[in-house]
Amino acid sequence: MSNGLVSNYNDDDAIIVNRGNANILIKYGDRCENLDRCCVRFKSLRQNNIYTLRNLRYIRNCVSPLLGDYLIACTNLGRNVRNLENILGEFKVDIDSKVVEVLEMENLTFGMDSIVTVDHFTKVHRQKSSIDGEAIVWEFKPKWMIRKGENCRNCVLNRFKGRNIPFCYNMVLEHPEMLRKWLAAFSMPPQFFPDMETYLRDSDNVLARVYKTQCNLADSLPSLGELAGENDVSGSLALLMALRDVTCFVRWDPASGIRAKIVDVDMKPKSKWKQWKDQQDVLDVSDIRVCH
Ligand SMILES: O=P(O)(O)O[C@@H]1[C@@H](OP(=O)(O)O)[C@H](OP(=O)(O)O)[C@H](O)[C@H](OP(=O)(O)O)[C@H]1OP(=O)(O)O
Ligand SMILES: Nc1ncnc2c1ncn2[C@@H]1O[C@H](COP(=O)(O)OP(=O)(O)OP(=O)(O)O)[C@@H](O)[C@H]1O
Repeated sequence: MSNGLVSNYNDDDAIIVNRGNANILIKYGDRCENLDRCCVRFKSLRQNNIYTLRNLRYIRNCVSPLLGDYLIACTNLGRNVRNLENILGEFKVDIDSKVVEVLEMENLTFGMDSIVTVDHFTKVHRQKSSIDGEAIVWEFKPKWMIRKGENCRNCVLNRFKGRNIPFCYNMVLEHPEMLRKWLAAFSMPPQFFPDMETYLRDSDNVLARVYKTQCNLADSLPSLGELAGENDVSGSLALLMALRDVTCFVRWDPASGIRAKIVDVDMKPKSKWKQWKDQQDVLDVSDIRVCH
């Protein structure tokens, strides 16, 4: 799928700037407008490459039609393995291919000069040095949409996982002014909040889009507690689970306004069905209730 090897970078240039459970984000030297997303999920580079290419097809065919321009654009490139072997070595990936298939994408925190972790789901990146006034990138994981009156899966799970987070993104979408309370301790620029409140009241803001897309899919699907095997995980259910685990980036910039993108829409393996079912069973028998 890549258009040939791209090898115009030096090995020393490649630097890891971020990582998740399965992927690393790499920049090259001082060029940080774009990042390479490289899969390190498997021990074999060849296997990681196969996964990356399958995942890209999945994102283009299944996810992109639902999220449109909100989905971050990515281009497949085949990097010469010599440029990345030190980094792959750190992740104990066996070098069994000459090429590393990566997804090149825009660096959504480009130009930011500091970062605050608000809690497990929320980070604030800041650019104090901007001549037009401070710019902000608000990064968050919306997690599961719940309907009004339902027990909030996000809040209940937070209690189970020992996270003391008094807010969730269902609350923020319903009452955008909650964001002020959530971020109260972080000395945000005063204009950030009224602008975000206006943005979040717009019916097609990024958070509304994620939740609306989840809602449309969830309508016709069984509960996770009813799963009895991989065959019960339909394509739509796997897609719904992917959308329940995405990350959003909202850039607020006095010079250019508000712009939002969604990342991490990876294909969820059907083999996770047992984990999903077990978690759902635990929630179903618990007497913790959090309704907004
Ligand atoms: O089930 P959840 O809600 O605990 O979600 C898992 C996430 O937990 P968190 O949102 O942090 O509470 C979890 O995030 P963390 O590793 O806890 O940061 C993963 O995103 C996991 O997906 P995967 O196994 O990496 O594909 C996520 O698993 P999936 O359920 O999305 O497959
Ligand atoms: N385009 C981007 N620009 C800036 N930062 C990014 C970008 N894409 C991802 N990140 C950051 O890198 C982190 C890890 O990336 P990503 O979520 O793609 O990895 P992952 O292995 O799929 O994560 P997870 O453990 O959630 O499955 C993200 O949580 C986010 O903070």
